[in-house]
Amino acid sequence: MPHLVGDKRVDGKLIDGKAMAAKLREAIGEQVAHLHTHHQVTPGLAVVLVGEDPASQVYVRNKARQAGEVGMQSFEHRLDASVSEQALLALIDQLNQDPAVNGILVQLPLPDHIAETRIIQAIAPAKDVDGFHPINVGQVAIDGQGMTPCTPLGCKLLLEHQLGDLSGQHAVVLGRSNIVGKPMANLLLQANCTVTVAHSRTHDLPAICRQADILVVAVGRPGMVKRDWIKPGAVLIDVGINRIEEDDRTRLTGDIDFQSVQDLAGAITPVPGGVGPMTIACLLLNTLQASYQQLNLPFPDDLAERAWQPQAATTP
Ligand SMILES: Nc1nc(=O)c2c([nH]1)NC[C@@H]1CN(c3ccc(C(=O)N[C@@H](CCC(=O)O)C(=O)O)cc3)C=[N+]21
Ligand SMILES: [Mg+2]
Repeated sequence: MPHLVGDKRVDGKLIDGKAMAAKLREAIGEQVAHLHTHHQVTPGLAVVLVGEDPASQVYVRNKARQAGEVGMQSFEHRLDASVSEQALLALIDQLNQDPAVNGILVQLPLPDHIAETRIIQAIAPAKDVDGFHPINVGQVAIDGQGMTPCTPLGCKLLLEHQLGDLSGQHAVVLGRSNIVGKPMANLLLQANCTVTVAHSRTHDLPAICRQADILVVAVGRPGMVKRDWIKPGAVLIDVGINRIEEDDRTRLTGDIDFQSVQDLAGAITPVPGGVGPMTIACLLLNTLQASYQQLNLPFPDDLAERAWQPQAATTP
């Protein structure tokens, strides 16, 4: 039953990332059609996969399929795990120069003999739809204007949809990776939150998390966040996607102990069906934005917001 604790609603509302991602892809698809009709351009996304990791193969396939569904062209490059760093750099150089390619994503992690930082730095910043290049990391930190990493961007959009203005909220980010934790903290700071970044060396994690109006968890530890870590009414974003082998099948579970906390939360993302689908939708959003910017066209920044308004999004 929904009730109030102080002025906070405590009703464990589910944040339906899957449905929101579908709406966002629909709005992206309209914008892709607009580019095609008025500028004779089809946005292109190149996805590079090195090696045979089964989970990575699933993600790469999903990315390519969803790019196709919104009318983008997708280019898949699968390389053997033994490929040399030099050969991978040569492919990236070719993609950088290819005018049909507006966005480039190199699936991480890469095999140990390849230096990830060197590969990321080789991607043209304007095509870096992951937002991992130092130029984009710096630009996001300075004014939020760089290409923004897909998972933190998806989390921010979910939070703003749930809460509206985030100003003054205490956001605790659990995890400090370059892919999620650090860029998430920067985005929340940009949105005028008070931000605490906590991690594996933090003293008394439960006490820190209990201060959070917004809690974003990205640590990769199934069920780590428990009921007594939660301030009643807090909005909980679970970035963890952990594969648990159970009764001969694989179950996906998050970093938050969903069952134990749900009724205490103001709202919470499920796993699966929360952050994951939004990550891929934001990859398509970044690819669209990269295409606009490469054409020197103004990008409609309120695309996501409009996608979730009751009436269908309209193409300008
Ligand atoms: N350069 C790079 N960029 C990435 O964005 C990137 C990467 N490397 N390496 C791997 C991680 C992982 N990742 C996910 C994307 C979508 C889901 C997703 O859609 N998850 C579904 C479930 C999918 C399933 O069934 O496995 C869900 O949560 O509902 C999950 C994980 C992007 N990654
Ligand atoms: Mg950590």
